[in-house]
Amino acid sequence: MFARSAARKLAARQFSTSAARNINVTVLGAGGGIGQPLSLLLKLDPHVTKLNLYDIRGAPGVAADVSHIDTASEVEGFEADKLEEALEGAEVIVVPAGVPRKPGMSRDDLFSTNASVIRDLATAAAKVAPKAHLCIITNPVNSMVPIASRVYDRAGVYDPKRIFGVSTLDVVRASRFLAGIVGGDPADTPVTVIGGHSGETIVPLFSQTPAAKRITGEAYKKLVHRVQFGGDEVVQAKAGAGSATLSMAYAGAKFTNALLRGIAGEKGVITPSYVRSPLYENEGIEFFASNVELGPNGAEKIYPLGQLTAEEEEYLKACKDGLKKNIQKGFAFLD
Ligand SMILES: NC(=O)C1=CN([C@@H]2O[C@H](COP(=O)(O)OP(=O)(O)OC[C@H]3O[C@@H](n4cnc5c(N)ncnc54)[C@H](O)[C@@H]3O)[C@@H](O)[C@H]2O)C=CC1
Ligand SMILES: O=C([O-])CC(=O)C(=O)O
Repeated sequence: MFARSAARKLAARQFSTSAARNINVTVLGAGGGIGQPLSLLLKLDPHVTKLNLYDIRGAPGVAADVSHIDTASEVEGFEADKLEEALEGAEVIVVPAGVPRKPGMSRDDLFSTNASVIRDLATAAAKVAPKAHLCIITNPVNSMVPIASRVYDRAGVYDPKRIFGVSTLDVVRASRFLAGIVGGDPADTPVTVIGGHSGETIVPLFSQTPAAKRITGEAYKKLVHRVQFGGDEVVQAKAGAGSATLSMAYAGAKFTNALLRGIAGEKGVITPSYVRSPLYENEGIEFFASNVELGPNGAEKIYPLGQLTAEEEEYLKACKDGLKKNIQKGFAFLD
């Protein structure tokens, strides 16, 4: 039996529970491979008061199922034609709606389908819950965040601090893969991952994690490559049945928990996220992932990268070239 105490213990391991505050969260795409386990994990988050689950198919069933879990939050499912109702009162909106990759596809190959999904969902969110924090999981994240940002801008409600691309899976992978080499608990080897969320736009800064300093040469290159292309491992292993869902649900719940703690007033909640950023704005790169401090107003502080090695500078150069194109493509979609 998955008793309340067990749920609490699980929640305590996965989610910090300090400074609890009542917060309504809406998941858009809750019926999917990520959406279902993400909804489960959000049901375990003690910060969530009301969990609204929306999808163009299947959300009421997922909601009925998740609603039986014995944690305090209320859960409600919404049919395809009830998007605006699902968004009412939301303070945080998490979006895993859209198609995933199959083997042989890049994340950018998802653009034509997912761009209109994000445009339409962002349009509704900007109308109904303009002050909510919007967390975008949908790929290609590098282009979807610019699209949503421009939709909010055109609706006159854009607050750059409140729109996030969820790049947490890269952080989770970097830490897990590193611990796999050096041993120990991944929690003791956190890694800052910057840039964006696809291929060479993903740049793990292993030089800033003391345990990683002894990994050099080919081993270092292999480790960076594994973080940059970790998504491909899952796509290939699933052989046509989609991409990462369970690890992404975990990463999405982890990021959402960090945001909820920040909103609730906890100090010092810092994690990488892909946000509107001043760091490389003068090079035409308006969005960039680096460490951000989360607070009641969202991304309240954006940290610079700190010192990089010559190798990391090279990775950053390739990252910026790719990111710039992805951002321009996002904006061009709405022109
Ligand atoms: N940011 C990241 O690190 C990661 C992002 N992803 C991305 O997340 C997205 C979802 O992946 P999966 O859950 O595996 O796909 P999936 O196909 O299993 O689920 C997607 C869900 O979105 C729903 N949907 C489609 N259009 C919608 C709309 N207009 N409104 C509401 N719901 C809508 C579908 O009905 C489906 O239930 C993909 O784009 C994938 O590439 C996946 C893994 C990691
Ligand atoms: O690889 C994909 O398409 C899904 C994803 O973003 C990831 O697993 O990092």
